[in-house]
Amino acid sequence: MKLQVFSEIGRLKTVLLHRPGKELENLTPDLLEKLLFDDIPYLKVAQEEHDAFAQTLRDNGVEVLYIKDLVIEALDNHPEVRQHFINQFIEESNILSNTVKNGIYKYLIKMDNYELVSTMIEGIRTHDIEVDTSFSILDMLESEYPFYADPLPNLLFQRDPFATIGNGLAINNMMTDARTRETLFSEYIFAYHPRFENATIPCYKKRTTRWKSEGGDVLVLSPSTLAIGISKRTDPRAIESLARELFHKDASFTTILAFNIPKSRAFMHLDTVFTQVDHGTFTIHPGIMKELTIFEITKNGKKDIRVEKVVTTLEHILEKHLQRPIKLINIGGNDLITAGREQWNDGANTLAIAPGVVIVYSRNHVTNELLRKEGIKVLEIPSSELSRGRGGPRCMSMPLFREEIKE
Ligand SMILES: NC(=[NH2+])NCCC[C@H](N)C(=O)O
Repeated sequence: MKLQVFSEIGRLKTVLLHRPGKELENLTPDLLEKLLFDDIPYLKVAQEEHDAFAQTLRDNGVEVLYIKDLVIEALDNHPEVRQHFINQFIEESNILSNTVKNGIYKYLIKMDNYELVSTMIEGIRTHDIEVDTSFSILDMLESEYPFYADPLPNLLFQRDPFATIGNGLAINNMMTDARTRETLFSEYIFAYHPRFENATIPCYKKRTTRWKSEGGDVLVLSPSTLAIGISKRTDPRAIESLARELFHKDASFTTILAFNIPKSRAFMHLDTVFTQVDHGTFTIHPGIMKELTIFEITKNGKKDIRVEKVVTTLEHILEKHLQRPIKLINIGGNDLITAGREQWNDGANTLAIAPGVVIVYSRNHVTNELLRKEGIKVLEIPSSELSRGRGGPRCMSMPLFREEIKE
């Protein structure tokens, strides 16, 4: 299949998710900060909530794909890449001891593809493998930590490892050690899954590209314009390098608006404070407005880019590029305490599945009511456990195909 995402709101046809699994049960209090979670979700309920999310999507005509299934099918389709895949995973798991690396290789190579991919996601506990570590201090130290390979609990947030942009793809070099291995899965599905391998999908960024970036910062505003957050997770140089690639490989895109947002845990990506819900209508966290600065990156001649600091308001710059009146809906209304609370639980992180139709977390009742008052159709999903990982419906999903917007 080809990829097609030229907007944030065009009717969603195919989306990529990850149903949370046992990796969440490998979270412990000591590891929460490192693994980017704020609490340990109750897995059974998290799965029920996630299934409700997937069902809401299906009920609205969206095809739901799961990254785990796709990786398994890609390996089934190309058994010759399996060995390399396992070695890459081990190399990137920050294991210093060669004895341990060899032990893990022997352990993984025996598994079938389902077991293999599940184990990679769930993590490898030190006790899972018999490794004789009595030969060196390094080997012994390695087994003091509870995992040889950390679990990947953030795979739940499929928005971040890569971004679908137009008919192409930008795979990220992710900011934290906790997440860098996730993009191996993205790379392998596009290279080896029967759905994609012959689709010649243009790739604007590889997982090895030098500068760090994450997909939660990328919003496709129109067939010509992207908004990208300069955030805790995305370096401005990554945005400039993407601009150079994109402007010259995809004739449609000519502008990137780089939104410089505060660098904090609560606002880790642009989509935690700003998402599009309808033609010209956006949610925004009022708490970022004071500090927000925007840079306009445009195509300059055949090879280069031009960068300018924007001196007008957010509304004006969006109006200029979207060619329509803009409405910004403050999440939590005008009350900063409500806004702070609902932003923390991803009240601004809406997933539009068609113009004016969004999926949101039920817990953000003030913002959800405000959206309804603005005429938006609001589909609520339960969120007691899923929200503990600090990501909402947009963070948990990667659109692969949206219908073009006809006006
Ligand atoms: N697109 C997003 N806002 N993703 C949220 C990701 C949350 C995840 N726990 C992390 O810190 O990476």
